[in-house]
Amino acid sequence: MVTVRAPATSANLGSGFDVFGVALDRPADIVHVERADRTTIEVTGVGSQYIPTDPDRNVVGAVAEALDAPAHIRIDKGVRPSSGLGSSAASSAAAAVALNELYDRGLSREELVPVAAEGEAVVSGEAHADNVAPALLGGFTVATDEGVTTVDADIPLVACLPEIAVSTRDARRVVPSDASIEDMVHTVGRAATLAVGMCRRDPDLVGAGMHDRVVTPARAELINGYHAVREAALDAGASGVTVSGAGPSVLGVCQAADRTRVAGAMLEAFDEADVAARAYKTRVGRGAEVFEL
Ligand SMILES: Nc1ncnc2c1ncn2[C@@H]1O[C@H](COP(=O)(O)OP(=O)(O)OP(=O)(O)O)[C@@H](O)[C@H]1O
Ligand SMILES: N[C@@H](CCO)C(=O)O
Repeated sequence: MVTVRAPATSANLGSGFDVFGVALDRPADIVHVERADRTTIEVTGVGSQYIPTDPDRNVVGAVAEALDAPAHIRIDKGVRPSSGLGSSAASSAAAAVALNELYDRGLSREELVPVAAEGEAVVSGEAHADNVAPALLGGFTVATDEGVTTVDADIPLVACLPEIAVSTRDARRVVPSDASIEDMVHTVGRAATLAVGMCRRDPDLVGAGMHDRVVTPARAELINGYHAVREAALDAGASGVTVSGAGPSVLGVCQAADRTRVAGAMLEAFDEADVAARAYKTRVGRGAEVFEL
């Protein structure tokens, strides 16, 4: 048996739609795999009642198929599905690493990115790699058609998860199909600022680079309380706030000493909007880890 822990992730970071991602140091999924003649799946943990065990509908089924690695796969969910915290990617990445070990396929973490992205195609219709890349490699990742670039960033974060479900498939439908040249210039500037901030480990620069005028405003409408939560986090000291992944989680970046205050302000603002929520005080973390062979 092989057991792998793969972390939650936050994709987009505002200005880096479908490109930027970070691994969070918590929460995480744990996946156990054992060789079998055909793939079977068992799911326990947070939100497991909403996750199919049919290999054609669970992301890990697509990963097993892509690696030609049938197995009994047991998923212990720590990342709530439809959270915007890369729940499906955590399972896909953990399964990819575990099955690669179990069947001695010899693929590198970079080579496993397109394999794990096959899982994302099952749930959102597109094999975007911005969540699976950090879940596999850790740190801050830039996923493009040319491959993945990683930065071993160390940035404090608060991820606030409201009790609202937003599916990635639905959130992709509201993304505008075009953008003005002014919006493009704005986005490039912010994305470049964010990338420099990650390299310099500077939360202020990262926060300044998280702003986006195209995708985030459309998706904010799917999250009851988003605008108040954003304002509250900024007032409490966050340097940037945006929708995490496809939402509904809201991601804030701040100095480590401000995390508790920022988390409290976000929770209070969701509460005032009558939305129950929980906050993870976290930071950019490591990628998937094999912890039992
Ligand atoms: N192993 C799995 N883990 C989580 N969700 C799964 C899994 N397999 C299939 N799903 C389905 O995928 C959907 C959740 O994926 P979705 O991409 O919408 O959310 P997310 O991964 O939390 O979000 P995001 O990618 O925006 O961070 C749910 O419909 C769920 O049933
Ligand atoms: N980049 C993806 C991440 C969510 O899976 C999106 O925002 O739709």
